[in-house]
Amino acid sequence: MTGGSGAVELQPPPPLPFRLLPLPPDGGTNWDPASVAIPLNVRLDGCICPSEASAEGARIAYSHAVVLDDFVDDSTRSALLSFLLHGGSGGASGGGDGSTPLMGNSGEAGSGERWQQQRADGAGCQLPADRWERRTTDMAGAAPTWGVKQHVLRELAEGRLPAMQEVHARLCRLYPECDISHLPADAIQLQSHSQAEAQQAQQTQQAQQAQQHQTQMQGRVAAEAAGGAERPQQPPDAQHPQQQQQQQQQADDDDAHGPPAKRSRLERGGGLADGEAAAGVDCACFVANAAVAGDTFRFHVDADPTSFPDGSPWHAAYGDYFNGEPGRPLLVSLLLYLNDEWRRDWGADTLFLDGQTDTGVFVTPRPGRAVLFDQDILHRVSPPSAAAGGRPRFSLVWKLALLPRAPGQALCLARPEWGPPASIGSAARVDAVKRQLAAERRLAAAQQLATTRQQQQQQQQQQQQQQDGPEY
Ligand SMILES: O=C(O)CCC(=O)C(=O)O
Ligand SMILES: [Fe+2]
Repeated sequence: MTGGSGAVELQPPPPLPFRLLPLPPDGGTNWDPASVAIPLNVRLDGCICPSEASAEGARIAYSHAVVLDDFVDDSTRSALLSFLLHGGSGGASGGGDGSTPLMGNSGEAGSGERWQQQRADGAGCQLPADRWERRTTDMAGAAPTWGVKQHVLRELAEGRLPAMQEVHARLCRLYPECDISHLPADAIQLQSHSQAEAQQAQQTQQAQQAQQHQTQMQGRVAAEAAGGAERPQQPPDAQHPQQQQQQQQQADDDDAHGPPAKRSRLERGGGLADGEAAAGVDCACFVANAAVAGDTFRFHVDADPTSFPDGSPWHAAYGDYFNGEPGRPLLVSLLLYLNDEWRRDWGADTLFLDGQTDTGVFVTPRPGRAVLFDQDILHRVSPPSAAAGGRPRFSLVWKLALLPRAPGQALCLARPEWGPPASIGSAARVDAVKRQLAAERRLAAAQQLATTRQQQQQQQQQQQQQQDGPEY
């Protein structure tokens, strides 16, 4: 159970090469987090899990999913889509509305009608071949679907796009109590001997950087307390040099030396049915999808810290822990729907599943809508319906780590100002057990009180009898 009073004070783990989200040059955004509408705020996957932060050695864990409407404005959304389709800054090139003349055997420009001309199996859907490939899968053996190429992902990760920086700034506004970094994918991989040696050699440097960072943080917290200062921008090249090199190498392998292995969305198949086993670790900190009618998608989790390899730097720093452990990075995904129009009957909802009860929730794409969810939650895209007429449903997913600033600091996607999240499936079941236990505790306490009072009364009576002396 979650220990309210007796939490154990933990030392911060050794630093990893976290790369904070690049922010706009002026450091901020005018966006007001209070302007966001929250049509869904739920928790699933309720369980009791081990916890070092709790005096009892265990806590109740949930996975959260939150929908934020109007999280991004239309120019940011269309700039992101335009970048995925055409490159550039995503701002001025236009046509980033999901109905640009990129597809179609007819080569006709025009309205969304041209999507109707595509075959419904996705294979006839032509996204720009220099940026998109049909090679993304939810797990080994699953049919490939559209995803952006490695060099596009790399550009995204560089964080120079103003639209990306705006999204980052909004996210930081939403969660001011923590730092937010890209998921350090390399740290989650098993390392070769030479990589491990190089990693070790850079530990000192990282420790120094972490120290600097902490000093900056303290300064910033003090400055914010004094006058609402913004976060300083993290320069894009603040990335770990080894990581840059590895990414470059990976890109070279991808772009110049033949096709890479299929890119999988799956990192761990926790709670999956038979035949839906995990398929290894996906190292991308972004995924961009274009789901088309006829695609198949499988339930997967984006990442789960209970399953990172024993020999990985992440495991060395944090060990096995359940996502949401106080004082540990909280792994979350940010999903943005990018189409300029998406009708309900076009399908392509995102589905979230409580694996213990086979119940869940769905989220219909809407322009400007974002979904934030804990990465260990089972979810999948559902394919667009035939009514979508071959239109691709675009989404961009950030794999993130929310970093606590203090030992034992608990982080949660569901903000207190949004009210308590609704519990679904096993989360509701755990809540019921919690209520039952609380009721039993209250009853036991009441009984104890009654017994104590009774004993006191008896004592008083005895004392009174002794004072009064024997009755003759
Ligand atoms: O686009 C969606 O609805 C979800 C995509 C997803 O799960 C992923 O890319 O990992
Ligand atoms: Fe996913």
